[in-house]
Amino acid sequence: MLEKANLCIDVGNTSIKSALYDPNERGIAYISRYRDASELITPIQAAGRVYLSNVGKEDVTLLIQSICADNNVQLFIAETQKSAFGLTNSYSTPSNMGVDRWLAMLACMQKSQSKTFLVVDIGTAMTVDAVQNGVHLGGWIVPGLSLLKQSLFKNTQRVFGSEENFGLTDFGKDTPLCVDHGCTAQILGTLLMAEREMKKNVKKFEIFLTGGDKKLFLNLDVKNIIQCENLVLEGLTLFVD
Ligand SMILES: Nc1ncnc2c1ncn2[C@@H]1O[C@H](COP(=O)(O)OP(=O)(O)OP(=O)(O)O)[C@@H](O)[C@H]1O
Ligand SMILES: CC(C)(CO)[C@@H](O)C(=O)NCCC(=O)O
Ligand SMILES: [K+]
Repeated sequence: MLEKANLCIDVGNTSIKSALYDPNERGIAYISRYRDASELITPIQAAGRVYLSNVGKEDVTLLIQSICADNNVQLFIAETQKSAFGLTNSYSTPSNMGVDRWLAMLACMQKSQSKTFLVVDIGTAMTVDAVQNGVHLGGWIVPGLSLLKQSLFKNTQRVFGSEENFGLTDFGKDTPLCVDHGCTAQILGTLLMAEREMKKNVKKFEIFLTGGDKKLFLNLDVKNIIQCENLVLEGLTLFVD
């Protein structure tokens, strides 16, 4: 009998990503991106089991629950835990931590030999989480690139620009370039500061980088950055049995 596929779904604040996962193959297959949860109906109908991470609207969970129920598809909804797979959370209320951060750390626990690393996820928000010997030291949450720019455009009279991003940090000579390059510098600067903060605790660590805007870091002169397509989806695969 042919096993039906495992569909992993990562619901963020801007978009939804999904991938099929076959435990007999290495890693996750091609990642699809959706704007609207209704686009999930067809892929869910074709799946045997669904594994969900949602930090976005609760409505999306409700919709996925009803699609799964209508089609007799089993659904697993991931939640942030106090500890799992050798990782210990630092939050006194673990459920307050976005499950995307937790899953990304769990994925890195599998990849890191020393279990000592930074994980940086750059999407709508940018998150940084520090782990030493499997213990979460804590993290940061800051606005992502698009939110940084929008907050400037919204709260000033004379600052303007576009959503377009060039991934550069040289000094700008007009308003849009001052905004774009400056906000890029703020994002890259967050990683540099995180590295500095981590070095107060540990000498050697990996930096795992994920999220839709990870290419911003392409030209950053930081060693041991490991780019990962989607650590949240990878973390979900740990729950596939
Ligand atoms: N194919 C794509 N379509 C849309 N945006 C993309 C694409 N590839 C990369 N991006 C970038 O990804 C960013 C969003 O990142 P991501 O998908 O990680 O965010 P998200 O859906 O809000 O997830 P999260 O809430 O987990 O951060 C956008 O700002 C955009 O620049
Ligand atoms: C910070 C985001 C938005 C990043 O996707 C998500 O992880 C989230 O909603 N977190 C809740 C707050 C927290 O993690 O402490
Ligand atoms: K994110």
